[in-house]
Amino acid sequence: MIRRITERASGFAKNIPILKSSRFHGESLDSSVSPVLIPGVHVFHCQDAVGIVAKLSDCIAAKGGNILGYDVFVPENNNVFYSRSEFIFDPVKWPRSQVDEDFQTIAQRYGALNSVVRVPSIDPKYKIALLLSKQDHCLVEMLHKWQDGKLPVDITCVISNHERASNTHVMRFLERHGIPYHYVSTTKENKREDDILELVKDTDFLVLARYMQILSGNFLKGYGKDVINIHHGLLPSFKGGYPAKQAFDAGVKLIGATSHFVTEELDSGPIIEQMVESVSHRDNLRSFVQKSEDLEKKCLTRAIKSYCELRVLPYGTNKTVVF
Ligand SMILES: Nc1nc2c(c(=O)[nH]1)N[C@@H](CN(C=O)c1ccc(C(=O)N[C@@H](CCC(=O)O)C(=O)O)cc1)CN2
Repeated sequence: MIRRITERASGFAKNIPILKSSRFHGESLDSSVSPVLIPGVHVFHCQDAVGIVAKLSDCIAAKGGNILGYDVFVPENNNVFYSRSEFIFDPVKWPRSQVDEDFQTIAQRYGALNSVVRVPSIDPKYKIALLLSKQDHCLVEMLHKWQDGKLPVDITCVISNHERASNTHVMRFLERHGIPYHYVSTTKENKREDDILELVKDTDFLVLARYMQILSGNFLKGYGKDVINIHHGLLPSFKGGYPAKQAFDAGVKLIGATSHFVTEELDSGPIIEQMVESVSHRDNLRSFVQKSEDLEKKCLTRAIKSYCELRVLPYGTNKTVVF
């Protein structure tokens, strides 16, 4: 079950810069007159009905907001409605708390399963913790994207069941940015899940970046929010450990990486993002592994960005809608 994260979060709508001021044709260029318009995103998921789009767009227009993008999905033979809108609005005319209230009124009218608003320039960023084991190529990629401002998150800590020397690139980076590194040693008998839960209790979601410990159902229930994993294989093929070797031994011509929500069953949660690359008889296990690692880094950061931008919604029992 994918749990929706709370309204308080940020991310920013893809391709819409934070507008210093956006003027419509004919408006005065005097900044004391033109309102400062800021971007917002709203996602909605409810039982299908006639008039939902009209109600949602009226909600935005009635407060002077302007819709810049609108995605709708109504699957055939399945009486559900999904939408994601990107809009700009004047927070003086439409205060942030009122935005939530106005969309909540519509959500109540339609018994919505999801109705989440994000205003990236106002809302606090998502708080996330990153979990990894020995390999840190996914962590390094995420840290670099975060440093470049391409991952709209606050990294509260990094947790690993492997120790790292203080003079490594990763540890120096974390120290420079004030991100705590917690070494939580695990054994087959003791996965230290209570300690991890304590460390992550104030986060909005978790990212497993090559964390090689299977999380228990109790952990997932205890955490109660979304956990996103990256698997360096093209699920549902090659679940479990060493998927690149499994793929090599199987003689595949396509390898891939899969980012998915973590459920109690290993590598079986709803898929968020997949990336593939061709391989051939000229590849060996080493090139399979290298190509898989390159794919998984990109796949994970793309999945996290989509999630932060409210593009990922639960669909059915084990699928997602990704706008
Ligand atoms: N409940 C879940 N936990 C985890 C998932 C998941 O989908 N559901 N994904 C894994 C990541 N993973 C593949 O992507 C994976 C992790 C661990 C193993 C595995 O066989 N682990 C062994 C221990 C291996 C070791 O200690 O080096 C085990 O737990 O017995 C396979 C795949 C993260 N957790």
